[in-house]
This record gives sequence, structure tokens and C-alpha cells, in this order.
Amino acid sequence: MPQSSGLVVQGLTKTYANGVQALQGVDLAVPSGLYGLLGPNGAGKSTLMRTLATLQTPDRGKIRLDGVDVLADPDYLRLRLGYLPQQLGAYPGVNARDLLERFAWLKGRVNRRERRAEVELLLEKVNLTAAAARPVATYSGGMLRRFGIAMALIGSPRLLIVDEPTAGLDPSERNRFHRVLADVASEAVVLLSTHIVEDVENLCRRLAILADGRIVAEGTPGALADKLAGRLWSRIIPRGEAVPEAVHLSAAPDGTLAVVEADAPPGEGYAPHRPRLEDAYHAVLAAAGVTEVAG
Ligand SMILES: Nc1ncnc2c1ncn2[C@@H]1O[C@H](COP(=O)(O)OP(=O)(O)OP(=O)(O)O)[C@@H](O)[C@H]1O
Repeated sequence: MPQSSGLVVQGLTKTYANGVQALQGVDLAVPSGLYGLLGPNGAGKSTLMRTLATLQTPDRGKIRLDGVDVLADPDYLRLRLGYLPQQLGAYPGVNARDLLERFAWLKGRVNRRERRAEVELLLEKVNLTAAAARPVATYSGGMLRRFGIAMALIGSPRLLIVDEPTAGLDPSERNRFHRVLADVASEAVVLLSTHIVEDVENLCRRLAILADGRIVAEGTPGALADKLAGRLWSRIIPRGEAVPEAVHLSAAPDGTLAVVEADAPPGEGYAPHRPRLEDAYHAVLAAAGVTEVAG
């Protein structure tokens, strides 16, 4: 594959009219496959995704898809883009098959037979063939998400942008959704923005962590976690005992699990803790001086 393939972002900045600097010089190189974008609330993820989807323009910077400057030629990207936003619109009364057909027509699929064949393939891909005649308004959250993927996949996009996809899905729907994404990622650049670190750890070959409009870490989940190898210690702090300064604290049945970064065990009862991507995520944010706002 040529060096320039995939999505390349250089020096992207965006300041909103109210003075918020949502992107402060973002550089990213996203190859084909599933790529994760993590970051706390307000980090600038949606701003970045909307900018990449050409829904808003940056103040400065470059965006290239497969070597083509898409800020100079937005239609090049639009023709190759699938975008799954956080919220899908409401389409009262219309069934999934008809809705997909209408969108396929809008995307230029004028040949009726080809359009229908593509829609049937998409319905199958997202496992909605059996429910295709039902109004989309009656779908469960998981079905709606899968329907959104089918919409985003009309025209076989080269770049699929997925913003915060699994909120509110039950575990089996989440799995099903992930399988569809992984399938699409075998032939496209898929950028997945989420708060769920575990999803990125399980699904993505590489990821970037965005904080305060800047990329503060980039790499494979394994490499980012390995930076903390031999430096993490954990202990359950019983209820009522003071909790220490920690990489992160999480609730456990008998108290609070504290994961602490240090050269040696920081006290009695601490055991070595095998670093996960979640630990790396919190450590990177702490090092960047960012504390996660409770969502
Ligand atoms: N249209 C806008 N006008 C002004 N400020 C905005 C606008 N959109 C976003 N912001 C601000 O820009 C910053 C980045 O917001 P953005 O929605 O991109 O972050 P995010 O990482 O997607 O957050 P979340 O995870 O909460 O969705 C925030 O401070 C937000 O308040």
C-alpha cells in the first residue's frame, strides 16, 4: 500500500466563536482498519469527527484521504465517507428498507435494480433483513445503531466515522455491532470515537488519546499499556480508609480498588498490577494535567 494511503491529519486547529479552542494542532495518521479515538468529555473528539466529515471547517491544518487534500476537494471525501453520528434523526413511519433505498437514491444510486441489491446486502450485513419491513421508529437501540451503520455504508465508503456508538446497548447488541464494524474495517479506514476504553482495547489496532484539543498519546493498545509495565501496584482500600493518590480508583465489592504508579510497592498489601489500556489512558491524562470530568 502506498505511504499516503489512509487518513492523514496535520496541524488541525479550531477555535469556536465563544473562544473555546476545541482543536489545538491535531496530527494523526490513520491507516486502514479500526482506529480508536479516546478522550474525556470536551476533549474535542466530536469537533474532530465533524471536521473530518466536512460538516465544519477548521481554522488551519490539512486533511488528506489517500493522498488527496480533502479541504481543497471536499467532494472527494464526501463521495467516500460514511458517518454515523451520536444521534440518528427520527424517521416516523418509514420502514428500514424504504429508508435505505431513499438514501441510496440520494447518494446517486439511480439504477433501481442495483440500488435494491445493495440495500438487501446492507440489511443482511447488519442483520436486519428480518426486520426490514418494520418502521425504524419501532427499533430497539441496538437495531437503530445497526441501521445507522447500514445507512453509513451506502456506497461502500473508504472512510467510516463512528461517533460514540455503543451507549445504551446491551452486551449482545454491542458484540453484534462490533462484529459489523470489524467486518467493515477489513476494507476501509474506520475511525471509532468512544468513551469505552475496553472497546478500543479489544477492537482497535491503534488509537489516539485526545485531551484539551491535543493528541497526548498514540500507538497500539499493547504498546501504550506496556509503557507502565512493572510500575503499577494495586490494592483494595477498605471502606472508611483514606484512598491514596492513584492512577485510577474504581469501586470494588469490598471497597475501592486503587491502582498506583510507583517504582516499588507503595505500601503494605499492594500487589503487582498488569497494566491495561485503561491504566495507560488515565496515566496519560494525568501526565497531561487533565482530570476526567464525571459524565
Ligand atoms: N458549536 C460549538 N460552539 C462553541 N463551543 C463548542 C461547540 N461545539 C463544541 N464546543 C466546545 O468545544 C470543546 C470540545 O467539544 P467536543 O464536543 O468536540 O468534545 P468531545 O470530546 O466530543 O466531548 P464529549 O465526549 O462530551 O462529546 C468543548 O469545550 C465544547 O464545549
